[in-house]
Amino acid sequence: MDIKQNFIDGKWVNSISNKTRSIINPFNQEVIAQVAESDETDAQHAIAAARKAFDTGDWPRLSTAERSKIVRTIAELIERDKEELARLESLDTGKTVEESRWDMDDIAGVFHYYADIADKDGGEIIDSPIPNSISKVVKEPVGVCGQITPWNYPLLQASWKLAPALVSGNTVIMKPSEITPLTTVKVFELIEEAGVPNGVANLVLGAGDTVGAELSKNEYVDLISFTGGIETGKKIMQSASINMKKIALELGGKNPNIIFADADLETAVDQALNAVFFHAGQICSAGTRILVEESIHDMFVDALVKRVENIKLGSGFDEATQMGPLISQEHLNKVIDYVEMGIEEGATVAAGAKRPENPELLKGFFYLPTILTNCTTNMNVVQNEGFGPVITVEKFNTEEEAIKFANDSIYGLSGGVWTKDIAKAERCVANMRMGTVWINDFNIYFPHAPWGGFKQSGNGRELGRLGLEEYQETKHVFQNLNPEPINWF
Ligand SMILES: NC(=O)c1ccc[n+]([C@@H]2O[C@H](COP(=O)([O-])OP(=O)(O)OC[C@H]3O[C@@H](n4cnc5c(N)ncnc54)[C@H](O)[C@@H]3O)[C@@H](O)[C@H]2O)c1
Ligand SMILES: C[N+](C)(C)CC=O
Repeated sequence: MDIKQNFIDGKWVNSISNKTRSIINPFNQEVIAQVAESDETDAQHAIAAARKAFDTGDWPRLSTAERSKIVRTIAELIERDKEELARLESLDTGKTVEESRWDMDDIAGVFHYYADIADKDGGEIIDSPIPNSISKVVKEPVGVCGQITPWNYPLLQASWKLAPALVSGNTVIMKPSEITPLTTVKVFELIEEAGVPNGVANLVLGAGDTVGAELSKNEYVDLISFTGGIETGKKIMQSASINMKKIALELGGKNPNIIFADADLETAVDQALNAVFFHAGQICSAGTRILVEESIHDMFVDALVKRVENIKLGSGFDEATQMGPLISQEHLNKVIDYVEMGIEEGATVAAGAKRPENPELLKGFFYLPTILTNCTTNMNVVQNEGFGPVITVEKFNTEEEAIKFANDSIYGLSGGVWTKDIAKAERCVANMRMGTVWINDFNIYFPHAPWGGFKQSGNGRELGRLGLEEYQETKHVFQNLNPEPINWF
């Protein structure tokens, strides 16, 4: 089996230690690849290459239009290789190939979007209060960017970082999750094919506490962009303070989905399932916290349970499959413990709460779609992110109560409101402390709109114009057109 290597300074190389890691298919635990297992020294080599490319190379000095052309080529190459990338993503993550195909369309769309918008903002002329002067604001790249991604949407999260960073003239070191690096490796082949100069885009494969920690603390890195869990985010924030790196953190969520009695209930039930069970609930913005108006609670739960029992689990490569496995044994154990905790706290199992018995699924890390009722806001199972196919259901009686419960969380990533009363929906939205709120929908994201969290769900934004600005410094340039001595001293 070939070893998937690091890409440093335009060359594919083994880790210096020559160590490798096996990548496991979560559907059957088979080894699907061997990848380089790098450490701090490999990261330092990549940082040195990125530093040199930024400080002395052409990339930051090209016109934005020239960089946009190359970024657009990356988008086109992703479109060309969409099917290969989608199948690789499913092999690595266990998600259905159909979901992976949607991801690949989104990913190509992100590269297209940033290629399209990057040269549309050439800065700003300020109306200077000082006579005979010119005052202007220009945007420049930040410098060397460390980028760290999670295992659940490996290439999608990488694209949200790579496309804006590259188009605005930065150089990067990408560290994908050590569990699911395969599509990121493939996209670095496409980055090479597109003609990105040596040292501009570097890839280092390895663990978080070695490669990731080095990127976070190294003084030659100017910005760190991280997507992952809160506890890791806190460590990165601390390390980044060493040289006052800019930081962008996209962290977890326990996202409320508020269902009022006057909602279109057939659609609300259907979408509440989509909001959670895509990718087995391993989505930062999964609507795993259902808040339902008491008058429709029993009917709503019954409708959910009936649908949940029919969800077809299986291989992501089987067209009939609706939900794949969890990512790893370690993560499966966490989800099992999370549900046990909920039951011990007094939640009632309305569906699932165990592994499937189908012998064909026993080798995979499967867990049944689960619904826990009789939950209350103070329970750990409601407050903590489970990151699995598990819904907790709470009741509310008034609009005020719904908002109060929804906001009672350390998280603030996303939420949804279902009602036909648009004034009520807007009142809720205005009071919900989350980076994204959907009205009569859930889990919608696209390149044009910003994505990010309030509270402990993170800081900074990805996607949209704000996602580009994360990778730009702002410089004020003042020019005196009539310099004369002041004669103060
Ligand atoms: N807000 C978002 O947009 C978003 C999107 C996807 C996932 N997430 C969150 O990601 C989490 C799941 O992903 P995960 O389990 O891969 O998260 P994680 O925090 O364990 O790991 C994320 C990445 O950080 C690296 N890492 C681990 N320790 C590190 C350290 N000390 N220093 C630097 N890097 C380190 C890992 O190797 C991995 O590449 C969930 O909480 C989920 O909500 C958030
Ligand atoms: C940001 N998103 C929704 C694509 C993936 C979160 O895990």
